[in-house]
Amino acid sequence: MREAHDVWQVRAAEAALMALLPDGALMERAAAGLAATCAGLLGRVHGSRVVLLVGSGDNGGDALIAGARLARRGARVDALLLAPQRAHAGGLAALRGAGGRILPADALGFPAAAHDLVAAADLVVDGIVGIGGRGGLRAPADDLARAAAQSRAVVVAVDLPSGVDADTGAVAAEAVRADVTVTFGTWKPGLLVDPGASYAGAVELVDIGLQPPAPVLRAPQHVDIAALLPTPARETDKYARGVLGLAAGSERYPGAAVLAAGSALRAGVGALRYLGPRAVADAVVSAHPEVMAGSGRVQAYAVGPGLDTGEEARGRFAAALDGGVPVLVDADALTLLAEAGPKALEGVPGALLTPHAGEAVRLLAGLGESPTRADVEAERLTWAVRLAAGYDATVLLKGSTTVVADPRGEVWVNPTGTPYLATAGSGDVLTGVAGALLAAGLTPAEAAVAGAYLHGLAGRIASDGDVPCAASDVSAALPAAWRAVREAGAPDEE
Ligand SMILES: NC(=O)C1=CN([C@@H]2O[C@H](COP(=O)(O)OP(=O)(O)OC[C@H]3O[C@@H](n4cnc5c(N)ncnc54)[C@H](OP(=O)(O)O)[C@@H]3O)[C@@H](O)[C@H]2O)[C@@H](O)CC1
Ligand SMILES: [K+]
Repeated sequence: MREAHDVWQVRAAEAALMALLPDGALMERAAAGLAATCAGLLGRVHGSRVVLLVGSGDNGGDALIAGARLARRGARVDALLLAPQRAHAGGLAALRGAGGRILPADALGFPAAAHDLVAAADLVVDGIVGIGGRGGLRAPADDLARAAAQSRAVVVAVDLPSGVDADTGAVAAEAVRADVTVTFGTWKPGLLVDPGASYAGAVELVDIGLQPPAPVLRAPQHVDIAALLPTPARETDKYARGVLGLAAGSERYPGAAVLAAGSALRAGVGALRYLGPRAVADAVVSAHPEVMAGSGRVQAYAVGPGLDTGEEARGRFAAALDGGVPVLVDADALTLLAEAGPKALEGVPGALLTPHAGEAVRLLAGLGESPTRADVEAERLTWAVRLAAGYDATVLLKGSTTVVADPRGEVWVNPTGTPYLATAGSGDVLTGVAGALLAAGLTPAEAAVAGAYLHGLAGRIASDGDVPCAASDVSAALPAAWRAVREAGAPDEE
C-alpha cells in the first residue's frame, strides 16, 4: 500500500525527527537522494548542464545541496534564484564551494537569459516550492515553469512539482510539469490525485527516516488487492459465494444491464438475479444464460445502470433499498437518490455510491452544496469525503483518478486505469465488478477499492498498445486483470 500524508503530518514528523538529529542532517539525506536520482537520469554527470530553479524555502535548499553534489562530480550547475535575499544560506554556500554558479534570476536580463539557460540544460531541478507552496505559482516562478516545459531537459521536481497543492492535488494556475518527482519521507496526496498526479511524472520516494502517523490517503498495489479477493472454499456453493441482485437496464437502455451482468459474472458472483422488464431480462439471459431472471434471496443489490428514472425504475430502486442487504447505487439510481436525499439510505446495511463528477454535483445538491463539476474534478478528495460523510455511505468518485472515501473519513486513490476507460458502458462494468464483490461479503470500501482497481487494470489490458477499447472489451479483460493481481499476491514458490 502506498501511503500519503498531509503537510501538517509531514511537518510534525519532521519536527520530531529533527529534534534527534544534528542541524541540516535531514536536508542532507533528502538532497543525497535527489542528487542520486539526477545522476542516474543524466547517465554521465561530468560535463552535463544542470539548472536549478531555486525558491526561497527549504525546497530550494534541497535543490542547492543536491546541485553541489552534482557539481562536485563535474556537472556544470547554474542556480537561478527567485528571491536572492531569502535563498537557503547553507545551500548557497555548499553550491558556491562546489564551483556552481549562482545567478539571481532578475539580474540576468530576466526572463530571456534565464530562458536560454533552461533551454540549453540537460536537466532542470525544480526547487521553487515544495510543501510550503500556497496556490498557483506566482510570477516570475510561473514563467520559469513554462520555460522548463518547453526545454528538452529532463525536469526533476523536488518533493512535488511546484504549483501542485500537496494535500489535494489541485493546480490553481501554472505548475511545473515534471518527468520525475523525488519526494521525501512519504507520498503527498497531490502526487496521487489528479490534476496534481499528472504533473508529477514518475515518482521516487526517498526514505529520510520520517515516521509519520496513519496516512490520510492510501493507494493499493496488486498484493493489497489480492488479499481482498474472495477465493471459493472447497465446500462452497453458489449462495456462499454471494448472489447479486442487479436492478439495471430499461427498454431504452438494455445494454447497460447486459454489460453489468457479464462483468458481475466474471467477478465471481455465485449467482446473479436480474430484476427488470421482461424484454431486458430476455436480452440479459440470451447474452448470459447463467443469469436468473426474477427476484429471490440475494446478498447485495447493484442498482442503477440504464435504470431510467420513471415510476417502474423508482419501484426497483426502492425495493433494492428495502432489501436489508448492502446496495451499490450507480447512474440513474444516483439521480433518484439525490432527489430523495441521504435519509433514503437509512436502514441500508452498507451503501456504496459510484458517481462521476456530474452525478456527484447532483448528490451534493441534496446536501445543500453547490460546487460545479469542475470544482469536483479539481478537488476530488475533498468532495468525496464530504459526500461520504453527508450520505453516511462509501463513495467511489470516478474520474481521471478515482477516489474512494468511507463515512469514517478513510480515503483511497485508485492507481490503475487509463483514459481509454472514458467510454460508454465503462461505468456499467465497474458496477458489475464492485457489486459482485459486495455480494461476496467485502465491505463497501473493500468492494469499491478492489472493484476500481480491477476495472482500471482490465481497461489497461484491453487498451494495451495504446489501442481504443469498448466497455465489452474491458469486461472481457477482467479475468486477465484478476489473474495478474492473484499472481502478484501468491506467496513465492519455494
Ligand atoms: N518536511 C520534511 O521532512 C523535509 C522537508 N524538506 C524540504 O523542505 C520543503 C519545505 O520547505 P519550506 O517549509 O521552507 O517551504 P517551501 O516548500 O520551500 O516553500 C516556501 C516558499 O515558497 C514560497 N511560495 C509559496 N507559495 C508560492 C507560490 N504559489 N508561488 C511562488 N512562491 C511561493 C514562499 O514564499 P513567501 O510566500 O514566503 O513569499 C516560501 O518562501 C519540502 O518540500 C522539502 O523539499 C527537506 O529538506 C528535508 C525533509
Ligand atoms: K518543487
